[in-house]
Amino acid sequence: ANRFAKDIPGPKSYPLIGCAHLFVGSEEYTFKVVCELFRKYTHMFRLTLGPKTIVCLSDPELIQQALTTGACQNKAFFYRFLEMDYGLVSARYGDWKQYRKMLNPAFNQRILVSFISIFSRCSDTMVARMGLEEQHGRPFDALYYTAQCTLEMVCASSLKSDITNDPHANLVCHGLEKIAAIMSSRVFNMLLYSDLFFAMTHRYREMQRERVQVKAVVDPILFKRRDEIHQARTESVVENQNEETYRKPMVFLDQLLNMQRNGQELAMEEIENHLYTIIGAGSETTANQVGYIIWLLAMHPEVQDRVYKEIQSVYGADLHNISYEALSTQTYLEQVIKESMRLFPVAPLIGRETIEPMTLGNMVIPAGVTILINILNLHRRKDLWGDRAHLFDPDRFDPSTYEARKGHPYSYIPFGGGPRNCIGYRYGMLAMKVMVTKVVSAYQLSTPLTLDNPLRLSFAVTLKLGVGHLINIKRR
Ligand code: HEM
Repeated sequence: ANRFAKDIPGPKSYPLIGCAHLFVGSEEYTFKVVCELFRKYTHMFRLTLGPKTIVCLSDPELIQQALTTGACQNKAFFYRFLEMDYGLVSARYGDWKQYRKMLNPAFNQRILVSFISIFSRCSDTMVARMGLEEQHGRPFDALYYTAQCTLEMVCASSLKSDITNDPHANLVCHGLEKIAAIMSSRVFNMLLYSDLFFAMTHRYREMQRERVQVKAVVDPILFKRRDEIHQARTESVVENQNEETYRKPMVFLDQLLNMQRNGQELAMEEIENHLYTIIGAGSETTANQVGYIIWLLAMHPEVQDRVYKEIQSVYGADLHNISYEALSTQTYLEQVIKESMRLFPVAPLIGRETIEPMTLGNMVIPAGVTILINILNLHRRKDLWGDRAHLFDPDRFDPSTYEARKGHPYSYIPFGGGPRNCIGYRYGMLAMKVMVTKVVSAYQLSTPLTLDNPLRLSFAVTLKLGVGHLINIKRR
């Protein structure tokens, strides 16, 4: 079945192990090797890792074909390592279609706009917490603060639960990060593809420990809300049949608890999978992306000044009136966010699996083949982004010139593409805008780092920065 792969170029492959010998080393090292391969083969290349044949795509046209073709909408084998089989991110295509349709309403415009006050409140808390760092005067990792903030946002918006003062919230942040790192360490290590083998490692035991910590915080919220909904249902059966109540948009957890399939509620395991998927996908990504944005602003004072001036012109001295309309006028901030997502896309590697044979370029790819896309590499290609592709330049996204210069639509995909793109991208954009606005209006940012430093990037579901998102702050 893998004979097709002989026609695709790629690094030397040995019997049984394939190219596994290339990926022996730390997480940073393996990610570096992956990125170098993507740079070397500009179109498409093949990797074999033990039993797996992986077709890697660098070309935006091929990427578009893979992400938009129905035959390629299963997720790659490594999403299984997340152990969230029913969640949107990893679910099999057939199940996913049903879930996505049921969950889409929880991300509609009306609901998102209603979250802005939550984003605002959580960001204020983050800014206040950061204040302590100013007194210490040392550079600190902004991610520590953004992670706590986005977790609070997701809990407040999707679970209707305030965890601001929960002393265990930090354990959840740490737990989610650790679980993602351990899961990712299996992707290029074929010895850990077998669940049986993995279960014998210390990483597995560590992952289980972290899971227990996370569940200890989230499960009580879930069970409490489930009981409340059941209670409300028995008390107002008549009211529930009322058309108006039925149509009212519901937050994510309520949507889940009210979902029906063939007249039955979802199983508790499904609900838990969806919930943990949203918490993970919603908080880790946004936290890391904002970590990159404020670190890049700290590195580029002239850009930071422009963002600050825009904030002043939109809000004056009163940052309490953050609204959807006001956020929409912060167009320079939007350029900054887009450029940060180009240079440091927090979901750098995504994968699919062919469900049936499909044509990719001039090849026919059989069913069951893994497709790997490296968004980080795509976003930094000189042929797509110019010779200065490695530099931070928000003017690239200036709306007055962008349309004219815009290249292939799939040369920029920070939120993925096709039917399985990010369900939370508008949520994420709004949350990021509010967070950055609050931080920049309170503090002047600087950093001891430059983009020329060895940044030690690695893949842990999200794109990790080994040196940390180090910043110094000074109150304005
Ligand atoms: C900066 C913020 C974010 C970035 C860069 C981002 C990026 C992505 C990307 C690239 C994918 C596609 C993954 C794939 O193809 O395998 C994705 C999927 C997803 N994201 Fe996001 N995301 C962000 C924020 C969020 C937020 C805030 C939520 C929820 C509140 C969310 C929930 C999801 C879910 C559920 C999926 C799976 C969708 C599906 O398969 O139907 N994301 N995200």
